[in-house]
Amino acid sequence: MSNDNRQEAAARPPSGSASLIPPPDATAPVRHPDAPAPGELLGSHYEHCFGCGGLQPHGLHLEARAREGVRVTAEFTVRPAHQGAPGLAHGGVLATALDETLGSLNWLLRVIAVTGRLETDFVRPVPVDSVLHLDAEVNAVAGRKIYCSAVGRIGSPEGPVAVRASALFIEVKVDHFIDNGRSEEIQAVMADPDQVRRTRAFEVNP
Ligand SMILES: CCCCCCCC(=O)SCCNC(=O)CCNC(=O)[C@H](O)C(C)(C)COP(=O)(O)OP(=O)(O)OC[C@H]1O[C@@H](n2cnc3c(N)ncnc32)[C@H](O)[C@@H]1OP(=O)(O)O
Repeated sequence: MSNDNRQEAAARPPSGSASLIPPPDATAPVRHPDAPAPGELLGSHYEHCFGCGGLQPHGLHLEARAREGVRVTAEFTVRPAHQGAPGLAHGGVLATALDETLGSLNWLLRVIAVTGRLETDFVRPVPVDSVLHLDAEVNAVAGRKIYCSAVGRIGSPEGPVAVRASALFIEVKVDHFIDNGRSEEIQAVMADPDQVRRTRAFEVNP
């Protein structure tokens, strides 16, 4: 793609499907009064999470920071383990970075939610060693449905747009994890004496 075409693609709004358009009765998202202050790091919700966990050697080690409103920013450094084509980030890994950043928004709402739908636009290739600067916000809420979007830029928060996503998260009860997760990991989390770590593993309001 030429530079001109890339700029045009970056300026285009994401081509979301109908199910990602909030219904007319959707409301603006409400930041929880106990949400971390703007500028504060959210920290990993679960040390084994592929997106943000410190115990995943090839994970993304994504660090998200609260911003004003229901918005977060995050940084992800593309490592050789994240390649698809030689020297370039794998598209699925980039989608994971978007998913993780979008998922961390729910911590500001203090709602437990999982990704129901994630649509991604890949606008330009992302080389290994690049830092992807992600910026995500909740756009609207309708019942259990949380509509959000994100953009990822290369090199700096003002850098060229590389990826964009629109997503629908669905609020769930903690039972979603307890009933469906492998019992080994669920039991290990439940046995953790650290109450904050135990609750954050499922992003439950401690
Ligand atoms: C702890 C935080 C971790 C963060 C990690 C990053 C985020 C993640 O990657 S989460 C992991 C990936 N996601 C998953 O595993 C989810 C798997 N899917 C499911 O468990 C279920 O399909 C689930 C919970 C999303 C929805 O099921 P259920 O609770 O029965 O709700 P359901 O009644 O089907 O749907 C509720 C509403 O959402 C809508 N909806 C559900 N899925 C979709 C979808 N894929 N697309 C569009 N709309 C959808 C339904 O149409 C329905 O709308 P309405 O209320 O208007 O009729």
